[in-house]
Order: sequence, then structure tokens, then C-alpha cells
Amino acid sequence: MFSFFKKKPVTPDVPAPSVPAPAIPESAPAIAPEPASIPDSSLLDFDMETAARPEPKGSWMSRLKAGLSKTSANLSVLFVGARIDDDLYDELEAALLMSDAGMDATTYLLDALKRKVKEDKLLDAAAVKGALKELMTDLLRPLEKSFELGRHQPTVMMISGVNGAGKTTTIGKLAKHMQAHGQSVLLAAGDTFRAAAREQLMVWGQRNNVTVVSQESGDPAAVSFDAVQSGKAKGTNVVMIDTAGRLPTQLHLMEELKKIKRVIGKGMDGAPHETLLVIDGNTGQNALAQVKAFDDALALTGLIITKLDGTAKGGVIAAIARVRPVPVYFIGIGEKIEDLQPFNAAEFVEALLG
Ligand SMILES: Nc1nc2c(ncn2[C@@H]2O[C@H](COP(=O)(O)OP(=O)(O)OP(=O)(O)O)[C@@H](O)[C@H]2O)c(=O)[nH]1
Repeated sequence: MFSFFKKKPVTPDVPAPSVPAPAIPESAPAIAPEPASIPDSSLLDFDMETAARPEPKGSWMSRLKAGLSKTSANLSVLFVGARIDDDLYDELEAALLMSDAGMDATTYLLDALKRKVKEDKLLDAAAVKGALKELMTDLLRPLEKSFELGRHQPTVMMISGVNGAGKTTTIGKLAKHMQAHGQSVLLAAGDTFRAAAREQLMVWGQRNNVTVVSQESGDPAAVSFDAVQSGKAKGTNVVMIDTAGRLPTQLHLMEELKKIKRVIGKGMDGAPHETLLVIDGNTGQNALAQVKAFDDALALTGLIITKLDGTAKGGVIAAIARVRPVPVYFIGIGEKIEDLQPFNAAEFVEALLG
């Protein structure tokens, strides 16, 4: 059973809009009039309460903990039998910096912790650890956000990121989860740079009954535009647009992304409704640089952080929260569908600080 989202229809009995059987178009479909908009009552709020995760939760938490075990080991050991003194704060500072939290978040957390220890007259290390967990959860909680589907038809999502961050894989996982929640999905193979990426997405779409709009001509803006038109014509719930990986330093490719976004807006007023960046959790502080650069270029609405099962240290989320607080929709800890889950601050801090 899928457990990504908690589906909260305002009116529970309103069914998801029906869609024709998916097909794999060879080229862009004809433009058709926009279907009637979905009434507000069918708005689906995909929120991220942990209560929405039944069985896989235990394994999810243990795997998230395993993924972040480097950092949690470094942090937890500091509190074992420690005295509350400057040495502890110095070691904590070093461990937070090592976790990729960066100077800003580290200084912020340490200052807040010292104040709290004084105000609450905390005397033992366990209480200080508890206070740090609380402060970190408060820092990360504003990053929690959930997709709101049903407000637009289709809801158009543009997905960007550096090469190999996990964009295509993430799109596949999200598509499957959305389907499982009654949402029809259409994908745009906007990664026209790698022919193999387009083919990979087409095959994946065929296998999973998801329409993939693709063009041999290789203009990502045109593919994206066609996908939006097709989504409108078919009454699809969600259109997800994949884009080729690029580095923020490749300025012409960043300009191309901006163009894709503009053209999507021409296909549908107000689109894309979600402009997402996928970041590889292993890239440490560089992830923050990516967030800043892509946000400056595209005005991001959200992040998806993948590969927290690798060598990731996890602290970069604190840096993002302090320096460029773009919401984190999902985090990924592996290649399976259930390895992508909504970001939950309390869970994350629990895995980080145990
Ligand atoms: N361990 C691990 N691997 C992941 C995760 N997410 C994606 N991957 C793997 O990362 C690799 C790259 O993923 P892609 O989805 O192809 O990345 P991409 O951003 O689309 O890549 P380009 O199209 O080349 O820019 C694949 O082998 C994925 O299976 C994750 O959360 N954990």
C-alpha cells in the first residue's frame, strides 16, 4: 500500500476527475479547449502527517536513521556523560559544521541553545540534547509543505536539478503515488539532451500506464508546451515536466530553463504551479548553492532531497532553513517507491539526533 500522502478531500465523496485511458503520443497532440475547472470542493490536500504512514513507517525511520547515522553518531556521543561547559559547545559547533549545517545555522542553533540552557536552568546533558532537538525541529518545521492538487487542472510541475540528482527517478515515484491516489498523470520528456533519458521515460510510461509527451526534435520548451496543452485537452490532473540536468554555472542552460518556464506559462496561465528542484543529499553545502542559484533563476516553490541513504550528513537542511528557506516536499532514501516520503521535521531531527 502506498503511504506517501494523506489525502484530505474537503468533500470526501467527490471523485477525482475522470480521464481517458492513457496513450503514448508520438508527437504533440492537438490543442483542445480547456475542460471545466474542478470545483474547490474537490481540492485534495496531500499533507505529510506521519499518521498517514501505516506499515512502512518503522522501516522508513530505521532506514532514514541508518542514512544519517554518521551525523547522529557524531552528535549523540557529545552528550554522553558530558558537562555543560564551553568544551561541549565547542564540540557541538564542530559536529554541526561537519554535518553540513553551515556557519549561519550552526551559530543560530548554538546561540539559541545557550540561551535556553540558561533560561530553563538545564543541568544535565540529556536535557541539553532534548533542547537542541526542539530548537532544530522548530528551525526545520517551516520547510514542511504538501502538494495541493485539484486547484488547477492540470496542476503543472516543472522539475529541475543538476545532472544525476534523481529527477527522473523522483518523477517516476511521484507519478506512481499520485496514480495510487486517483490522480491522472502526464509526463513531459523535457530532458531532450540525452536521447536515452527520453526513451527511458517513454518505456517507463508505457509500463506504468502513464502518458509521456515527447518529441524527437528536441526542443524542451516545445515539449513542455505540448505537454501542458495535452494535459488540458485530456483533463489530466497532474502534468510533470522533466528537464535535463544542468549546473548553475552553465548560464546558457539556466537561461534555457527560464525559457522553458516562460513557455509553460504561455501554455497555461499561472503554470507551472510547482517549480521544483531535486537535490542530491550527498552534495553537502553545495546543495545550498544549488538552491540559491536555481531559486534566483526560477523562483522555486519546493525542493526534493534525494539520496539521504548514502554518505549524506543531513545538516544542509538546517542551512537551507536559515539561508534560503525553500520548502522541502519530499526526501528520498533509496530507489524504491516507498523510499520517497514527505519531509517531516520532527522525524528528520529524530533520525539526526536520535
Ligand atoms: N541511493 C539512492 N539512489 C537514488 C535516489 N534517487 C535516485 N537515485 C539514483 O540516482 C541515479 C540518478 O537518477 P536519475 O533519476 O537518472 O537522475 P536525473 O537527475 O534524472 O539525471 P540526469 O537526467 O542525468 O540529469 C539513478 O541511479 C537513481 O536510481 C535515492 O534516494 N537514493
